[in-house]
Amino acid sequence: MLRSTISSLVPRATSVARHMSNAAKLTTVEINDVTGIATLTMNRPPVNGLNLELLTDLNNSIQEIEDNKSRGLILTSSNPTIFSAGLDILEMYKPDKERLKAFWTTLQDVWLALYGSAVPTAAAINGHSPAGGCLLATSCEYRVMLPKFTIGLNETKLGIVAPKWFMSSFLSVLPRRVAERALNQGRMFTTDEALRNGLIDEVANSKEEALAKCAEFIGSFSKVNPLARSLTKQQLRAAELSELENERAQDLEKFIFFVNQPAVQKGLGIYLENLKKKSKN
Ligand SMILES: CCCCCCCCCC/C=C/CC(=O)SCCNC(=O)CCNC(=O)[C@H](O)C(C)(C)COP(=O)(O)OP(=O)(O)OC[C@H]1O[C@@H](n2cnc3c(N)ncnc32)[C@H](O)[C@@H]1OP(=O)(O)O
Repeated sequence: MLRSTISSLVPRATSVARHMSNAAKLTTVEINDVTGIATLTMNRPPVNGLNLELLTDLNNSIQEIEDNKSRGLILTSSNPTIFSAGLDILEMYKPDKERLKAFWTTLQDVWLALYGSAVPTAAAINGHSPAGGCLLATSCEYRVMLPKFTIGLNETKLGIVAPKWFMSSFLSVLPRRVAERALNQGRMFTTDEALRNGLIDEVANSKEEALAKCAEFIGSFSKVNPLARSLTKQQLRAAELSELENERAQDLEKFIFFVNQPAVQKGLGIYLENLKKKSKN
């Protein structure tokens, strides 16, 4: 059934021990022989925290799927309870200057590639999806989520500010007043609330069902000319994409300045400490 399983073992050297997950690739791409749809799975235990390595692998996998001429892309997670915990806070806490730059630049690349992808995209959200996890999900065209998890942009709760392009993805899905209130509150939506508000499109009772519903969405374009479809999507998304493309350097500068503020560092430190305390109880 699987045309190919791309899951190479690429050794990686990094000088910062805390960022080393392991030497293996942190994403896999499986292409269904029959449908031609690619499933891109994030696999960085324990919580799919988006660090530089996972972002790099995501970026390469998206590129690979575009180059393969796959019929569509489904983004999901190998973790049974977490889609992605969002950005790995360790990348921003007491950061190494050069690595911080590479980290943010790669996150920009991933968003541009996923939000602007020429192929139809869907997210099978099989677990919690805060902040950066929500960014990935809302960059896709369709979302199917499993019950009793949470999704949202909770940045204000961490004392940080979601950049404009995070908001663009959110606003492409939610009505403006719902998005504005949720962003200001740092609101995390339960699966039911997400469905009621339109943040997700469907609920599924298992990962398999979620993947099937995503495939069904992608299949709904089978009678549409692929070039016409992708040019239509790209035109609709062009303004947000160009905004970041034209302001990448300033966006990076703002991020670095903001993250290095003592108050932000203090807040991130406390948030991390609380996360660790919680995980020990
Ligand atoms: C004009 C202004 C311009 C502004 C420009 C600047 C903009 C800066 C913006 C930066 C944007 C950031 C977006 C983000 O994504 S920030 C990250 C937000 N993520 C979260 O808040 C999620 C936190 N995690 C959780 O809520 C839970 O972990 C979970 C995902 C619900 C899972 O819960 P579970 O109980 O299963 O697991 P644990 O909590 O026990 O966690 C297991 C271990 O993983 C560590 N962990 C969890 N999340 C993160 C994370 N995001 N980063 C790093 N580490 C994380 C946790 O501490 C546990 O570690 P331990 O086992 O070592 O104790």
